[in-house]
Amino acid sequence: MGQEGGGASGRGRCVGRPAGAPKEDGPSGGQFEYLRTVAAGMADSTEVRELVYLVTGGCGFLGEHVVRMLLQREPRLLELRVFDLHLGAWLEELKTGPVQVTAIQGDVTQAHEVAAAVAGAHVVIHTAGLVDVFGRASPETIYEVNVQGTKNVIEACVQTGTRFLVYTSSMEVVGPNIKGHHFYRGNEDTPYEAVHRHPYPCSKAQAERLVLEANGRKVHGGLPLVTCALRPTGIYGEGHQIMRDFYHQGLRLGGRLFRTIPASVEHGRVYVGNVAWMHVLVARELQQRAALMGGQVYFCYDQSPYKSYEDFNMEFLGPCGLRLVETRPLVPYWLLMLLAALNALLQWLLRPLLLYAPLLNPYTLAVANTAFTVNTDKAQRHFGYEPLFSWEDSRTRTIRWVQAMEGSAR
Ligand SMILES: NC(=O)c1ccc[n+]([C@@H]2O[C@H](COP(=O)([O-])OP(=O)(O)OC[C@H]3O[C@@H](n4cnc5c(N)ncnc54)[C@H](O)[C@@H]3O)[C@@H](O)[C@H]2O)c1
Ligand SMILES: CC(C)CCC[C@@H](C)[C@H]1CC[C@H]2[C@@H]3[C@H](O)C=C4C[C@@H](O)CC[C@]4(C)[C@H]3CC[C@]12C
Repeated sequence: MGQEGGGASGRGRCVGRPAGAPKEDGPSGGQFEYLRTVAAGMADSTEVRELVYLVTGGCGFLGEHVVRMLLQREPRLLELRVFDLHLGAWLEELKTGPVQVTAIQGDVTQAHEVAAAVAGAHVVIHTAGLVDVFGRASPETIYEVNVQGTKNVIEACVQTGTRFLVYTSSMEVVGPNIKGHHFYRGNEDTPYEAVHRHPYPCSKAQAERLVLEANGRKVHGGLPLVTCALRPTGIYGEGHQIMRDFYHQGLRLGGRLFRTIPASVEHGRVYVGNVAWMHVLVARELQQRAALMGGQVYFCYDQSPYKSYEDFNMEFLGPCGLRLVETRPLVPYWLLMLLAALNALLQWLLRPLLLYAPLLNPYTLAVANTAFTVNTDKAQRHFGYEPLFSWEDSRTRTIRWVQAMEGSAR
């Protein structure tokens, strides 16, 4: 497929900042069909424990699932290093198993801390990031963590001889773009004008490009670095903070949520367990099929249905006692835009006094109101990925988690 206009293959750009990424044409030609069956997920249990993995951001929403999934489904794991700015108390319970779990409190913006954590690791899964589309952090801080932090991880791999690096990118490196173009069930090669202005997608796009460009660099010892990037759409599941926020908002509003986005605007969503599973699988298979997978990007996908952001949330919040009022948006779109602009103005005016960071701002409105869904099988073709959790499982697990939250509406 063509790569015109930047394309979902990653040749996006930020306004005023260059970006880019290779297309699906690795040394093996990109036509390779994956033949070995890995669908069951578990590698041979007789395998020797010899590998050291490092997960940056291992205590975040996704990171915790990656850590737990590695412990369950990577039998070659000897040591798992969990690196995060804020360590979770739950790590303690993992320390009694057969794998040595090493908790490292550290900051990805500090090159020496990253190098110390990376030294001796076979594989790095770099999922740490500052996920902020609400204006909580300054653009400088977002770049520092997401771009400089990623540079530090790459340099640490090169200096210490770590050969395999998996980067958690985002659908947002592609879109929705600043023009509000819809991306309707596209794949990694679908042409799309990936132009951004907001610091979060710009920083993710720059970081992704750095990771992909680092593929093939010689690491300490002379062997080549092998990298790839995973691009989740909107992740949901146990631990999802924004779902928690919507749930509590619904409770405050007497068990109701009000539709703001037309039901026809599809938004891509993927279950956290499947995203974690993709990380585990990609990290494992990258070691076997470097020529095919090195320098590649993969959207994260599963069988979650195509729905609007709000209708999708209701799949979980509905069974927990909330209802979505109105079949059409209650507030006209022009008024929402006005409110979003007002919120942005208030944020700016109040900044010296307090942090005002509501969910609605011009950027979040544009993302929610622009269709962005993926339909691809690239991960299946390249490394045999099949979702570990069906849609029914993903839904049930997420509902149980919402129900377990204090003050359930049931
Ligand atoms: N949540 C989503 O819908 C989504 C979608 C696509 C991609 N992503 C990407 O997935 C990754 C994880 O996102 P998440 O939703 O789990 O976010 P999260 O905020 O829950 O997790 C990020 C983790 O990174 C850690 N971190 C932040 N700054 C750090 C620093 N300077 N040094 C070390 N650790 C630091 C945080 O403490 C946190 O534990 C991010 O890279 C994000 O861009 C998330
Ligand atoms: C009209 C508003 C009130 C609706 C508010 C919803 C808004 C907060 C949601 C809608 C879409 C969400 C983003 C989307 O799922 C994908 C990602 C990519 C990921 O890398 C980081 C999170 C992010 C930006 C979601 C943030 C919350 C958004 C904007």
